[in-house]
Amino acid sequence: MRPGGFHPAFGREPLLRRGARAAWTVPMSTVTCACAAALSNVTVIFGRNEAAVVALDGISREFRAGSFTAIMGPSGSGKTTLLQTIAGLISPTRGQVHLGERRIDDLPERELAVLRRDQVGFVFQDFNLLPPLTAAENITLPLRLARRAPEQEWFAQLTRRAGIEDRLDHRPDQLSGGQQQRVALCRALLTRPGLLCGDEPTGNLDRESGRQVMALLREAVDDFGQTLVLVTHDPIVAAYADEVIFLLDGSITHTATSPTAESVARTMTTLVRQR
Ligand SMILES: Nc1ncnc2c1ncn2[C@@H]1O[C@H](COP(=O)(O)OP(=O)(O)OP(=O)(O)O)[C@@H](O)[C@H]1O
Repeated sequence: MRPGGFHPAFGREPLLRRGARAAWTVPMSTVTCACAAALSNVTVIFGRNEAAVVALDGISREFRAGSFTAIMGPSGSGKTTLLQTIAGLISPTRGQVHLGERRIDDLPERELAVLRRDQVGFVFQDFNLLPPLTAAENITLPLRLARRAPEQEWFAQLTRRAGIEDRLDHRPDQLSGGQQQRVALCRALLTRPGLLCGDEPTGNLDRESGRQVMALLREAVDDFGQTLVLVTHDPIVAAYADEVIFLLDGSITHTATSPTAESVARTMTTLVRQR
């Protein structure tokens, strides 16, 4: 069992069928792998001339379908830039980005926006729920904006597993922080995204609420084959991942498979000392 185990409210029923999503084969310039996303020699530079900041410095990385990767590193090391580049929110200065089978670094913004809407889910620190809408309306909003009907069975399974099935008529200000984040997670998963991106999704939660959210995210990966890439500062959160990549000054300096909170904390201490 992964650290923290599963939230009792999620029950034992396998909501998210293992292997339900077929792995995508991403043709890279030199490698072929079953990837949900891939970066090839990606550099991101913000600003120009003496104000230029190299946020990512020639990163190559594949994010295998059905895997959970945590991104860690000191403040300013490029974590959010990396996540947003994979998600197609930032266009690299150099290099190639693939999302599923599509190369996206050279796509026009309009096409990219549609691809993001259809293939990428997001969970943020601040939940980003719309205050006037109920939980159910928030969860189905992206699909309704895309003029797609929510799958009722999938909706029911997700909200039951997230333990919010009796809160669907509540507005965000009538929900706890943990419940709001689980609503946001159902919203992200309802579209069955090829890639789910999390930017500090437990950053605003107490320890127990954070554990529940992480258990649900881990379950989505294990039972449904969801691909998850998550930025965190918290070694306990990173320990839920299959692999942790550590950034320093825009480069990947370490990776760790089967991480523990202790091993992640040790590597972070080493990185901070290297600065
Ligand atoms: N829009 C921008 N314009 C200019 N510089 C930027 C921009 N976004 C990020 N940067 C710079 O790029 C570098 C990487 O930033 P990024 O936000 O990716 O780091 P981070 O590791 O996520 O940091 P934190 O942990 O503090 O959130 C930093 O030096 C930051 O100041």
